[in-house]
Amino acid sequence: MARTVTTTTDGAEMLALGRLLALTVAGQVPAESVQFTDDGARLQWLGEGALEVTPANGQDTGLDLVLSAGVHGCELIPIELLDRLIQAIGRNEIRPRARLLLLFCNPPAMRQGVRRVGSDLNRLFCGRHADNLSDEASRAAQLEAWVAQFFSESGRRRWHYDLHSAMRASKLPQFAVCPWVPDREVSTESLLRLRQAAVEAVLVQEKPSGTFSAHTATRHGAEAFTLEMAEAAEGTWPDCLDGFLQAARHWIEAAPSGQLHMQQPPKAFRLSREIIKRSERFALRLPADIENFTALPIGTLLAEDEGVRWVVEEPDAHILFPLADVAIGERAGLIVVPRG
Ligand SMILES: O=C(O)CCC(=O)N[C@@H](CCC(=O)O)C(=O)O
Ligand SMILES: [Zn+2]
Repeated sequence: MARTVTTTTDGAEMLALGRLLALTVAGQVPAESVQFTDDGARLQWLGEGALEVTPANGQDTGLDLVLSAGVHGCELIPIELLDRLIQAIGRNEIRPRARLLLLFCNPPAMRQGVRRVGSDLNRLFCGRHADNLSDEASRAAQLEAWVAQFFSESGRRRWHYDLHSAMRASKLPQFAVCPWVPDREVSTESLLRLRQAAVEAVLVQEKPSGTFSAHTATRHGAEAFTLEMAEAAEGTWPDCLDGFLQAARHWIEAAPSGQLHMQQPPKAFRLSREIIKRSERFALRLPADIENFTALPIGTLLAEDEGVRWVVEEPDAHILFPLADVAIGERAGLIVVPRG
C-alpha cells in the first residue's frame, strides 16, 4: 500500500497528501494519489488543490462535508486554517468520521497572493462560467464537477463552508454569508453551528448570486455558507480562529455537538442596497480603513460615481465589504441592516 510519509519538525509522521497546500502552490503532482492514515482513513488526490477523504471502515456517520479556501488567493488566514486541518488529518491527529472534500480553489491566484488573476472566481459558479473562456471559468467548472461527484449519493447530510477573509477589521470579527435558496429558510441548527464556530453575524442573502456557497446550496441542497474569518495582525492569532478550528475538528470527527441549543444564534443582517461601480469615476467616500459592520448614520455619503451619489437613507445601516478596486459592474460595497 502506497505510504510516502515525511517527518514534521516535532518528529510526527505526516502522509505526503497531508501537505496538499505545499503540493498545490508548487504545482506538483503527488507521487501517490491515494494514501491511508494509520487508522485507515483514505486520502485521494483528485487533481490540483483537491483532496477527498473517506473515513475508515465502519466510521462514516453519514455527513458529506466540503471545506474550501483560496477562492481569493490573497486571503491567507483561511488558507492557513484549511492547511492546518489537512495536516492534522495527514498526521492522524484528526480522525475523520465524515466524508470530506477539501479544496484549495484558485492555485494561480494563491501563487501570486492576489484576489484574482483574471475574473473573480467567486462570481462564476451556478453555471455562470458557461459563456466565459477564462482560466477561472474552467476552474469553476472543475470545482463544480468535483462537488457534483462528491455529493452524488442521496440521503446523506451535506455541508459546505467556503472560507474567506474580508481583509479588513470588523466590528463583528467573524461572520458568514448565507446564500439565497429559493423557498428555503436557513435552518436554526445551521445558524447555531456557526455560533459554535465563533461566528458572530450572518448576512442572509435574499437574491441569487454566483458564489461557490450559492452553488452548493442551490444545486446540491447543501447547508452552505461563505465564512469570513477574522483578521490576524502579524504575530497575533485571535481566539475566534481557534474557535473555528475546534468546531471544524468536531464536524470532521462527528463529535457530539454538545449544548448547541444553549447557544445564541449569530446576529442576522439582510442586504438593503448594493453599491455597484458604474464607471472609472467611481470613488468611495469612506475612510480606507473603515471596519466591516461600522454603523452608518442616515445622510452619510458613501460613494460617488457618474451621475450617482450613494447616501445612507436606511435606519440602522452598516457597511460591509467596501472595496473601490473592483471591475465596472461589480459590487463595491454593501449596505446591510438588521434582519427582522
Ligand atoms: O469582498 C471582500 O471584501 C472580501 C471578502 C470576500 O471575498 N467575500 C466574498 C463574499 C461571498 C458571498 O457573498 O458569499 C466575495 O466577495 O466573494
Ligand atoms: Zn474572498
